[in-house]
Amino acid sequence: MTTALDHIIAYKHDEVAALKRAETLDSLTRRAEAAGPVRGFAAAMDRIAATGENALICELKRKSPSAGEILPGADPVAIAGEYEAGGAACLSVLTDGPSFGGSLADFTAIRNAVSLPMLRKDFLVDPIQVAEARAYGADCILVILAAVDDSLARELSDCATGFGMDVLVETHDESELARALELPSPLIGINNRNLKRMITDLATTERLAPLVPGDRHIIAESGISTPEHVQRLRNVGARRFLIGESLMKVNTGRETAVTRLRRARVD
Ligand SMILES: O=C(O)c1ccccc1NCC(=O)[C@H](O)[C@H](O)COP(=O)(O)O
Repeated sequence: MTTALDHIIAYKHDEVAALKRAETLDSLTRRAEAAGPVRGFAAAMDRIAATGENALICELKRKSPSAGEILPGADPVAIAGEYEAGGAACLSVLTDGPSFGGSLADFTAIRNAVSLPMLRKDFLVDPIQVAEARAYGADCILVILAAVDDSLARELSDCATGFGMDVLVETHDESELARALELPSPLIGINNRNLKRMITDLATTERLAPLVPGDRHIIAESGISTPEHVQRLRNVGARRFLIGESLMKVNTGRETAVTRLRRARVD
């Protein structure tokens, strides 16, 4: 069975081939090294988590394979401003075009408008995409273990940390979690979205969270929309949350919605 992820990874290799025809790794590395200082993605979450509140990575995505069009005609810069005003720790900006409607142009426009640290959310299959991410000012990249083998995961991770970026390592099950713990990043994403069945289930984080050692940080990802969801995941130790679709779909009061999720707590 071909999943949405399989489809995305297939065209990412085509995108990388096109990028390599247009740019060399050396030239992108020079641009990456000349980009401004990183904004400190993990550190921004640590500061909020230390207060007892929830560190939110609020996501900008126009559409997705599971949801289709999320907010037609969305103004991602205005939404990013609302996320920042509501107290988000960081932003995640989809830069994949075909499946998520994103772009590096969106990324740049948002980066110029807000001061939050930013994750370039894309499907990375080659270090040249990491250099490209930093050249556009990214502070963090995503390494999706369902999409790469251990050797490529290590290469992407080393390349990112070499540029001073943080690395969010994304897992979906026990075997990916075991692989994630072989990498140095403290940021362990647990994605509640089952990419085969295209459903989200917070029980994924509940099942995997106890397996994450105390020196790593759980980032609960996908399917989170209410303070009750956040409270449920706090019960298994999560203090960092990646939230996209539900916040994109808020019609009025997005800033307040972010603040409510940031403050949700049971303990
Ligand atoms: O969202 C999808 O349909 C999707 C399909 C294939 C690969 C990845 C996909 N989503 C990426 C994400 O992990 C989410 O954008 C992120 O965790 C936020 O999730 P949500 O709050 O449910 O929008």
